[in-house]
Amino acid sequence: MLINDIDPKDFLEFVPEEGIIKLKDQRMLLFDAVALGLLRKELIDTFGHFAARSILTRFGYAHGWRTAELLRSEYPAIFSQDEGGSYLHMLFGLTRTCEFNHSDNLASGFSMQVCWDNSYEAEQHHLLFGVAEEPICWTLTGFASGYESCKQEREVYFIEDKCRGAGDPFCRIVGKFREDWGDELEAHQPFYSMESADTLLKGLTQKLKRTELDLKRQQEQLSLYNANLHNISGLVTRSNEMKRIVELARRIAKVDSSVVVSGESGVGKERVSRFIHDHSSRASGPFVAVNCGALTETLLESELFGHKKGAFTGADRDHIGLFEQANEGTLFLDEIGDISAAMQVKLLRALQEKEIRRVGDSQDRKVNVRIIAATHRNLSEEVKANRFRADLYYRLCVIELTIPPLRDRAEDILFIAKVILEQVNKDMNRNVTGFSPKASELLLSYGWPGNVRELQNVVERSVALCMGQEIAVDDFPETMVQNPVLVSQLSTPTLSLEEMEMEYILSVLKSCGGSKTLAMEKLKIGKTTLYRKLNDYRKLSEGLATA
Ligand SMILES: Nc1ncnc2c1ncn2[C@@H]1O[C@H](COP(=O)(O)OP(=O)(O)OP(=O)(O)O)[C@@H](O)[C@H]1O
Repeated sequence: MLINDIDPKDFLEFVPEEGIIKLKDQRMLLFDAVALGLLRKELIDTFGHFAARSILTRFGYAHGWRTAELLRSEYPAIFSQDEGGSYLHMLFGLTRTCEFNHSDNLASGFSMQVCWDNSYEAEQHHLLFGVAEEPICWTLTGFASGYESCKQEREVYFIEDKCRGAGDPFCRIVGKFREDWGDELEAHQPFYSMESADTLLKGLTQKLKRTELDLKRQQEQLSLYNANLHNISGLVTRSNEMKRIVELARRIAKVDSSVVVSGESGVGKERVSRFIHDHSSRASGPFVAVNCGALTETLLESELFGHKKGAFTGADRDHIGLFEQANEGTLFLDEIGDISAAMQVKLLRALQEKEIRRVGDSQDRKVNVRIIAATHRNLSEEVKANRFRADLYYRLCVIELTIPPLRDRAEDILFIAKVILEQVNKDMNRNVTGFSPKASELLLSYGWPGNVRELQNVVERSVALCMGQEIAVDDFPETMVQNPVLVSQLSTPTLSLEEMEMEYILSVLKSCGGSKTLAMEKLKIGKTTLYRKLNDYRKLSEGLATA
């Protein structure tokens, strides 16, 4: 059967009593050409030329593709003929094909040239906008590309090079395989793949974030070279221990493995984890943190994996869990050592399968998330005591980072305190210049069980209470002064002899109410020795004043 022998009435079935027109099983619609022209105008006026062209091109592409699929299954005889698509164009009243050329041989490759003399699009565009500057049969060209791509089972693109809408006597499209087009296609292809406004915006935001991060890194590098400052992405440090951790974190950021960050509460585990995220290839993705220890098992499950509407009483809408929210980014699981045995199994499954299932759902969803877990516990001890699953431990603990407590980083104490002070000064609009020598001594001798978080609170409170230029011991919380948890009470036996001596001297001085004469007597050392040793401490605070 040849195309020309076909009676169009055999194709379309009008069923007005049901309110439908059918082409086999596909529902078709009859549209007024002017209404479609007005839709085009709305699209151009609302979204601009580029977006409108993309929408109409892809609309045409989908129409062409579906038409080809229908022909393939229902009318294979027509489908096999070159002019099948053109015939459908005419049948649908979209345009009339006045010339058709097709070559499909090895020498010239696949190429198709079709001319139209009655394009509804050219007519409408002309009516609503006047003569266009370039070809504008976007839907029809998209249709041809979709139809031929489906038929050839390869990407075929048509480009319109003459158009009645642009003042030419007829419209002409030329079609080739993508790889045969060369550079010419570059200007046209984006209209076939333009992302939705949402995706476009998301992409732009990510690019912007990446640029910001690059800039931040460059600034960090510059500040390290220029001023020897030790504030990297908000991680203030001067001690060698922490500088080593930061270097390690930088290297960890380059790989995508799971990490366990351990250390006492308030020591900076989350801060370091964020640093890893910010310096990783996921930096432009989200960093999502959750404190696993603060939630009940049921709540944690629904927080992590999400839930379906109606999954339990009170679940009145679908809830996207943190795994999904952290997609393409990092999920920070704080206090991982506190999760229940049942939760450990569920988490292990999510990590192994890289997919999650919302509570009450039957569908698994793929997630691409890097896990950084933190704990104040010794996880390997927890494994030995059978409180933490060994398989989950090994899955999480590909890399382990242990952050030392603040009392073991004496060099950091005054330095961080000074940086916090500057910040608090700004926040409270104050101009407190520093810490008195006695206050500095106490900051150094205190054991900081709450680590940096406690130091932050103490400095903030002291600035609020401080009456003079400098923070004095009296500005510190009473418990810290009356009942100090001394470094010597908290330190591990791995302290060096020098550090032990330093702590001892400071604690004796403290017990003598700051009197150096009494301390000299108690310590049985001379004035020069005591002053020299205390000087070693002071160097830090003096260094801070010039930092
Ligand atoms: N090196 C540092 N420089 C600047 N601020 C820091 C540093 N370390 C920690 N902080 C600050 O101290 C506070 C506590 O840090 P963080 O929350 O990272 O500790 P954590 O170990 O995760 O605590 P927790 O175990 O209680 O969750 C935060 O406000 C953080 O910004």
